[in-house]
Amino acid sequence: MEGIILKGIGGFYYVKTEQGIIECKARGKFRYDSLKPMVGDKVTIEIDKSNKGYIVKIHERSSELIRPTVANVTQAYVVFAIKNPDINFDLLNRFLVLCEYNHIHAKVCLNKVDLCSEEEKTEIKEKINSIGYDVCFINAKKHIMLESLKEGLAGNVTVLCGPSGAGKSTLINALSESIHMETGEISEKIGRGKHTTRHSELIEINEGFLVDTPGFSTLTMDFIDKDQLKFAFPEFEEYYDKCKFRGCNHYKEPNCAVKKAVEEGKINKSRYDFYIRTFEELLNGRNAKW
Ligand SMILES: Nc1nc2c(ncn2[C@@H]2O[C@H](COP(=O)(O)OP(=O)(O)OP(=O)(O)O)[C@@H](O)[C@H]2O)c(=O)[nH]1
Ligand SMILES: [Zn+2]
Repeated sequence: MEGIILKGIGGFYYVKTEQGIIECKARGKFRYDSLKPMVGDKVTIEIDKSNKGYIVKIHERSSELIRPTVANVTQAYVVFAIKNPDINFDLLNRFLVLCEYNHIHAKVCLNKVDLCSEEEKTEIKEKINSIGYDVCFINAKKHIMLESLKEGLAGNVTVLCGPSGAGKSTLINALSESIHMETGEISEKIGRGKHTTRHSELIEINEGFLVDTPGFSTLTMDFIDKDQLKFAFPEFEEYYDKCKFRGCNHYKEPNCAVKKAVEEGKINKSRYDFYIRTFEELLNGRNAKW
């Protein structure tokens, strides 16, 4: 039987299958392959004669997040407050690059719309759309404007990420409360102490899964290979094969199609500047060789 791991506690994994949620142990052989089941894993399970479930196969992962440890995340809602704290575009770019690097599709969710004007909203939306990302506005605190977010959960495993104070916990609570209310359960999230260490879980909402803890708590990009960085900027993609040099990093190389596109205003200049700043940081880092 096939299923997806929703949570793991003390060596037991809770696998959602077509026959409901089944408590499973992992077969010992995974340890030899140094493979450990992760929340989000798609697995094959078997039920033995005494009705105990075992995970016998872990299917190949499309992505692996380390913090929180979740496999097969398909998209991230990158949550930023428009105000309080003010949106910081460098930080937003960092989150977007980390999502791309992890092969996770990102959508930008701008929270605290109650604190800003229509003009501010339009200006920020245009700026973010111009780099190729969808934007939605929400008010997590009042639980309003969450419809398009909820619709986007269908068919995905979604993680929320964003800086401190953006409203991620408020949003996770709002989203999970809405299902608890729909199902008549009492939300266990509300009473949860802030400092309790716990493992992440997938919450099933609207035919999709939401990771119940925010992702990417560290934003360091040191581990990114400088020659790979460019692939984390989707707006460069259509120019890849138009640069003179194969493997062009769009830096100091001559006849670079990306630099030309920046000059022509086809690529957002501040995004390109961010790319170059990050590229130079990686270039000057310990391991970088040019
Ligand atoms: N005005 C306004 N405030 C909000 C909204 N959503 C959340 N807040 C407030 O913003 C503050 C931060 O919200 P949190 O949900 O704790 O933010 P977080 O992203 O989880 O922050 P960390 O836990 O530090 O990572 C809280 O005081 C919330 O009440 C909103 O839509 N409008
Ligand atoms: Zn180039």
